[in-house]
Amino acid sequence: MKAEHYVGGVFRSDGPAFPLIAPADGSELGTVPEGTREAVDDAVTAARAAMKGPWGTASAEERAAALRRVADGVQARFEEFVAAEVADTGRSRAFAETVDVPRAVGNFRAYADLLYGRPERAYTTRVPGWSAGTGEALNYTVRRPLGVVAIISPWNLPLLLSTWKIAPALAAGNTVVVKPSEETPSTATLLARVIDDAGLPDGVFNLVHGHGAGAAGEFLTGHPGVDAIAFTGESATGAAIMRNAADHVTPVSFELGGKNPALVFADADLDAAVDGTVRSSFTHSGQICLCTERVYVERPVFEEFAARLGERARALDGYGPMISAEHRDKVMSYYRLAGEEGATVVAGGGAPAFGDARDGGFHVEPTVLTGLPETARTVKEEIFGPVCHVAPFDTEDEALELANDSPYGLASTVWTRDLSRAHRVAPRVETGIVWVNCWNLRDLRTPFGGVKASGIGREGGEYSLDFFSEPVNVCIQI
Ligand SMILES: NC(=O)c1ccc[n+]([C@@H]2O[C@H](COP(=O)([O-])OP(=O)(O)OC[C@H]3O[C@@H](n4cnc5c(N)ncnc54)[C@H](O)[C@@H]3O)[C@@H](O)[C@H]2O)c1
Ligand SMILES: N/C(=C\C=C\C=O)C(=O)O
Repeated sequence: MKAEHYVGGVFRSDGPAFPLIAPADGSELGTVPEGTREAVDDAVTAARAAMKGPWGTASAEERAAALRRVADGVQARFEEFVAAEVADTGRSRAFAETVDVPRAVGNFRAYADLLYGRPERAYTTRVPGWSAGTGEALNYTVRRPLGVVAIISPWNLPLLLSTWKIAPALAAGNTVVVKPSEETPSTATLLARVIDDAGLPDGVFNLVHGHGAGAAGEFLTGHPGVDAIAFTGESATGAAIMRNAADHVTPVSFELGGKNPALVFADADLDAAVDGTVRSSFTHSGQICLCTERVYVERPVFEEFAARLGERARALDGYGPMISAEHRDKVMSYYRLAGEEGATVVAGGGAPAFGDARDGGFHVEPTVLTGLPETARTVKEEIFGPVCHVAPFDTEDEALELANDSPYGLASTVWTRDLSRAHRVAPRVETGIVWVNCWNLRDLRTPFGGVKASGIGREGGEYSLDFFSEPVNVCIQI
């Protein structure tokens, strides 16, 4: 897979090339062009020009039809997208086939459907005495696209998360410059080919590869020609982007880090809670922002739950690697830190020795810890690997206090059979998303996003279309 930029409808590879490494076995997959400041400037210029072209005056139906052509194009190259995502991330084919690529198709289709026949919001007003003028007025609100949107996406769900922003940004009538993670450039390049074949006007979709700080990512977010930034990544990166964009007062939509809690009450279906927490802690080896890293269990079932979770973690096989040697080393440093902070290791805590090619990759063991104080760094800091810490609680209020004592607030799970408790507790968990007796069940129309250091704004359905457009009130004196 050859990663290429795509600027103004032209594929190009200018810029020093850097190697693309396979997380599964450490082999070199190919090279990636490092986007220069000039390439970024060319992309923003092409995107601005496209806003002045046919795309800038396209109807909602025409934009919806374009999104459907892209969805069909991804579907038609399904296997290529699966192979590219598996190669770049080291994840299982099953995950790419059932999550990554279907969600990319779904993202484009969801926003095409949302656009169709979308009513503009209108109000009629009897002008009250305190307004200038008299008589009646008709007020209606139209939505105008923001213009050129910078989209920066992470390596953990490369295609899913980039299209989660690309689709609504285009649906709302914007043009985009996308900078995917330097770790996972392949599906973004494939998407450019699909969009090129789908006949979107040149400059509507632009792709520039490269690193972030001091490189393509930073050139893009500090570019004066960018009208909005939609970013997904670490909270610290979000802060850096905010600083870089501050001089231009660029609006931002941020999906950032997390340290997601699970609350398991004694009345829960324990089989379901264990199964659900195995999924929420170890899916994609914990490299999903929604993954659980803190589990709080009501004391009567704490010992049983921790033992069963540890047993399941030990039994996991076929799990994927960390995205890079650097990230593997980061996760392993937290495994060591947990020991230094006094953790009891119920399962895992090290790196596996498979005795095959995987030993050249970046695997770590699925890990379950107990016994740490809430002040431990292992309990407070995002690790972003297959690891969770399990601790007991005695009352509902204590459970909420433990769950909410975090600088993050992205997602949480609550396991209980008590309907009243579910409705009482869920709204009090300080996260943007609360799943009850489930995890990562997604309706793309719902608000998705985090509070505190986990993000700014919400994406999903109308929430995305609202961020990617400006409401304009038109008031006509009758
Ligand atoms: N909330 C969510 O929906 C969500 C989803 C996925 C991942 N994440 C978070 O993302 C992180 C893992 O992803 P990551 O390691 O790729 O994150 P990261 O912040 O290191 O990088 C994300 C993207 O930002 C770019 N970037 C880095 N520094 C930049 C800068 N100074 N200016 C502009 N761009 C810059 C990178 O090149 C990459 O494309 C975790 O913290 C995870 O929680 C959050
Ligand atoms: N944004 C979404 C998932 C984010 C996962 C984070 O790693 C989604 O499901 O829409």
